[in-house]
Amino acid sequence: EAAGTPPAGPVLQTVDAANTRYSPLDAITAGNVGRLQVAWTFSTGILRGHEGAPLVVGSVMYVHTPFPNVVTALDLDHDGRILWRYEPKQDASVVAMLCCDTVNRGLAYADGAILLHQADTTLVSLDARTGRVNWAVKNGDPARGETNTATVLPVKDKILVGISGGEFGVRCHLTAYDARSGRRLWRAYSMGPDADMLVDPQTTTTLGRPVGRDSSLASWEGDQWKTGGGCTWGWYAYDPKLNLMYYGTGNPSTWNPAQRPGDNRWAQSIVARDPDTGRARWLYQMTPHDQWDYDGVNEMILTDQTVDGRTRPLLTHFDRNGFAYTLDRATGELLGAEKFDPAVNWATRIDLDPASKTYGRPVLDPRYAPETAGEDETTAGICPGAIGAKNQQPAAYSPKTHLFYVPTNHICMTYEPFRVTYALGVPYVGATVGLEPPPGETRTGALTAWDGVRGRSVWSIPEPFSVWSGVLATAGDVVFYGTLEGYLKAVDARTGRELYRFKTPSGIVGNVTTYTHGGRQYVAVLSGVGGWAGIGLAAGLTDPHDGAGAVGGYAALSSYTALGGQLTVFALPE
Ligand SMILES: O=C(O)c1cc(C(=O)O)c2c(n1)C(=O)C(=O)c1cc(C(=O)O)[nH]c1-2
Repeated sequence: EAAGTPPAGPVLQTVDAANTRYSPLDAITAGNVGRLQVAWTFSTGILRGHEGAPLVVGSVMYVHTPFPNVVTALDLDHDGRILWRYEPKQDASVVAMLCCDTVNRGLAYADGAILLHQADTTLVSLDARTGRVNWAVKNGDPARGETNTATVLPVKDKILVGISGGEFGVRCHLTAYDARSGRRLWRAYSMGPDADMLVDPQTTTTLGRPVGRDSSLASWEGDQWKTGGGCTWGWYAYDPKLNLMYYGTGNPSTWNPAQRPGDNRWAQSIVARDPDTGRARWLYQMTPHDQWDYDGVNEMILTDQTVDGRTRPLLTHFDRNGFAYTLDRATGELLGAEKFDPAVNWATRIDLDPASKTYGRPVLDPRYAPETAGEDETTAGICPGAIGAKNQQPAAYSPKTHLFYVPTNHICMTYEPFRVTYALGVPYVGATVGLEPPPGETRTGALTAWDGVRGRSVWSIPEPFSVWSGVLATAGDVVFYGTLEGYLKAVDARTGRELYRFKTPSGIVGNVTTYTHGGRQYVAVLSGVGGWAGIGLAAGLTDPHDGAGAVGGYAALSSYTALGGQLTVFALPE
């Protein structure tokens, strides 16, 4: 067993509960990162998409894998010797229920426990020292299409967890479990009656006004909300001062908009909740009546910045629909919404006039609304594609540069909605999608530095493929990210100039992380191509329309990389 002082608070995938993915470590700098070298490597023993990052707690590194979600504890004091390994017993039938590869976005640590949320929705608390199970609970039922890919958020004495299944008509929810016992404390659905949603008609607000009675029910036809989606598979944030936690909800089910008239609240929304009770403080729907599969689950980044001469508690969200939203996270007031990818065309703008009847809503371009053409008709040239102008891979924020570093997609689609019938545990998608670069272009990605207060891009690095890796910003003024071809790249936080690159054994869909051990700073990243963008390689698919269009959209990837499952750790020479 490796010793070490226990950390003061939880250790998270997003570095902090504000989701900044900013590390104060500064031994590796823009001046010396060019001399980075590979210090050591580790094979996870599993192929397919490796999302998330290893967690370092004291002198132990915890490495997770895609399904079957093996956890390995490595002793950094003894050259990475394996302290323990936890291998869950999961029914392999869950693999067919995962929409977008067998990914898992990693572990969390709190109060001596490692928290693993498995693909089959089993939430496990492991003793961090021994790997023994403290407790395990089931959050859902894979036979109903309920699965998990996300990490969890420990808040005080609770563990907050989400669920996937938007492609199976699951009515998704956020659930709080007691950190000590695993007992379920509260559950808040994304749609349905107020009581199920833990919404109060008077005190829960949207854009500064009470939501009113049954704000969700009124936005669905009949009982379609019962198979309504709104899954909660993204990253969660927590503000201890306001005692509010934040997350986004995914697409309404089915994708075919003709089958679900109405705004379909509160799918595609940002939600602020009191973690003690689960009660919703405010909600904001980005994409009412979704026609494009623009899940609203991307991370909420909490910063305090000066807007119009006043320091405000901000929430910044780079939505899949291509708009970067800035809200006051205390009140849910909408302060700005600007396109962060130049290709975005489904909406011309977001209505920011509080006096307007359509305040907060996107102004659609009917040419790129699949409903204009109707069922069984193809609409071409919609940007972004269903995969979004940014997907779940998290951005970073540096308080030194006041810039967000955003891993983006530059991609469009053809979309053909068709009628589907709901059946338990059977895909409920209802659209055929083709993904492709914007007209006349070949690249599908960029890393973009974004000034949130001014609502504009400062610089952008074009990438041949979507940047499907989480970004890390450090106090050394370095920004790290991975590419689908497999490069780990380091760039100057102020200029975007490339300072270092190294080609790892497989495409990177993991999130770059950094830690110190023995007084030395390390940078670590998982390789292993997969996720939605890499599903063709990961699952061996070849029909261009498979993987909801990703197989065709990313076909060229096979010329650059192959399946993998490896951790690469970098350091400066001693
Ligand atoms: O609605 C859902 O339940 C759901 C779940 C997931 C998931 O759990 O991975 C993804 C999506 N939707 C999705 O729309 C999507 O673009 C996506 C990308 C990925 C990935 O890991 O690359 N997962 C998911």
